[in-house]
Amino acid sequence: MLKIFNTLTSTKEIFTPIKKNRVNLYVCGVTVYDFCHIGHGRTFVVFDMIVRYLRFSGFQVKYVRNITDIDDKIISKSTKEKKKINTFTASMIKEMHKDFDLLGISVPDEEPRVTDYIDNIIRIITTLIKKKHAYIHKNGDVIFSIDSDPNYGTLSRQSLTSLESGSRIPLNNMKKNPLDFILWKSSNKEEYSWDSPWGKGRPGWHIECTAITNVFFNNSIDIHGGGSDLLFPHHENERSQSICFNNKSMINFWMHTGMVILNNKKMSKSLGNVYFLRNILKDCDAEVLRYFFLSTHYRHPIYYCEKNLDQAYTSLKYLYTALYDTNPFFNNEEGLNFELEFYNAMNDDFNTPAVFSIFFKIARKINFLKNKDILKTNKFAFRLKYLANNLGFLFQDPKEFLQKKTTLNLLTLKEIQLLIEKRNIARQSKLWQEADNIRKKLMSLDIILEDLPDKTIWRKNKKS
Ligand SMILES: Nc1ncnc2c1ncn2[C@@H]1O[C@H](COP(=O)(O)OP(=O)(O)OP(=O)(O)O)[C@@H](O)[C@H]1O
Ligand SMILES: [Zn+2]
Repeated sequence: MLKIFNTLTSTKEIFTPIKKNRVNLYVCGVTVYDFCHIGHGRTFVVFDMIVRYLRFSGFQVKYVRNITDIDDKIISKSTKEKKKINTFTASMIKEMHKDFDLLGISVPDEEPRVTDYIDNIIRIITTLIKKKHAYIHKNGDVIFSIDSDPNYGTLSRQSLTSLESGSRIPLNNMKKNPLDFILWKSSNKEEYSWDSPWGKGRPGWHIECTAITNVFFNNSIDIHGGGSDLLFPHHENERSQSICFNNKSMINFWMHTGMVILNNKKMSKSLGNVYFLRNILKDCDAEVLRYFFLSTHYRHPIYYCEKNLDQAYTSLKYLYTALYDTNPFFNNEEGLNFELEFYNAMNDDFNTPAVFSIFFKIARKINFLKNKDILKTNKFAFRLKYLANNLGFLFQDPKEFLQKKTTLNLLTLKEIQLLIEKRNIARQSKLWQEADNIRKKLMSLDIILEDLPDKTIWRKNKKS
């Protein structure tokens, strides 16, 4: 039985979908004004893992992740780069797809761009005004009135009085309550404004998710996700708008991922403390980064540093080394207890760190059986691969994985092969000293040799 931590109730609840076997999942996507950083990688790898597991468990999942392609930062960046907004956002979206592909993040079923849903946004704002949940300022801005919603604040459990008194938003005559937020921002710029009953303008940030979830899910959502940075005000505001518009809330579970932290701060584009995915992936295997993300429970923050990435590499290396020289053999006999443990861990709010320790147990079993019972070894190898594949791991050829974490160039690879051949000849001729010297030379190059009954294999000693 799957249990998910629901931010709305602050408890792990049994997950029951609204419609049998179907899951409507919505996740707030990227504001596309720069390349994607590790923080995005973490959040979207987590939801990719969740989608994979839900599908693996037999649910039909409809996964929608929006793209914010209009906002102040997009406008200022595209102006700086002297590019039309559409051209600029299209190129950023292309780059985002490239980065996410590399990380093995599967494509969502729908990826709506906000600017394609302006009509829907206008319709919702019109209704909110009619229902007196929003008011129009004389400059053409439309503003949501949080006091019109008695439930406002219940998702993020904010004490509104303390927020109001601590709010740095200046109390001017524009907003009735300093926490009221913009639904429609008046603007005359031709390129990024649309006609509306309140004059030319563009949508505020929060209203986009209300509009898009109404279009794709008709306000019936099993899981709504995003990073924990979005809980307040974005998700609070979105939820309030949706309830006021639809008269009820049909968002059952709210899930929030922990932040990737760098120098004690959330990694974010606007703070500028980012490591772009593309730069990290130049030196680091994408599967290692994926492993790093999921080796901490998704609700906890993660601290990015090279050491933690090294740790992820060492762990994956252990799993691939176990699979090395095996022939995974389909079966329904060996390792079923581990499979059960896997389901228990995943059903416990997607506990991937516990899952990784189960993978380790299977790998240890494989290592123990190697050279003793080939068939059993291969059956356990199947179990490990089968379970790991379902979360997007262990798809690579073990030999390739173990050899490619190297900065060696092709010439050196040839040299290694040559030295191994020379050493084998020396061993066959019982020239032990010479064979040992070659092994030492390779060790100085960080190359570890392993003599199997019929061949010698090599791998890099540590991540380079
Ligand atoms: N450091 C982070 N760790 C985990 N998830 C993050 C991080 N930064 C952003 N996200 C998540 O990625 C998604 C897209 O975020 P967004 O495009 O707003 O990124 P951002 O870097 O925070 O940008 P900005 O600084 O302009 O707010 C959201 O679901 C958000 O919660
Ligand atoms: Zn959103």
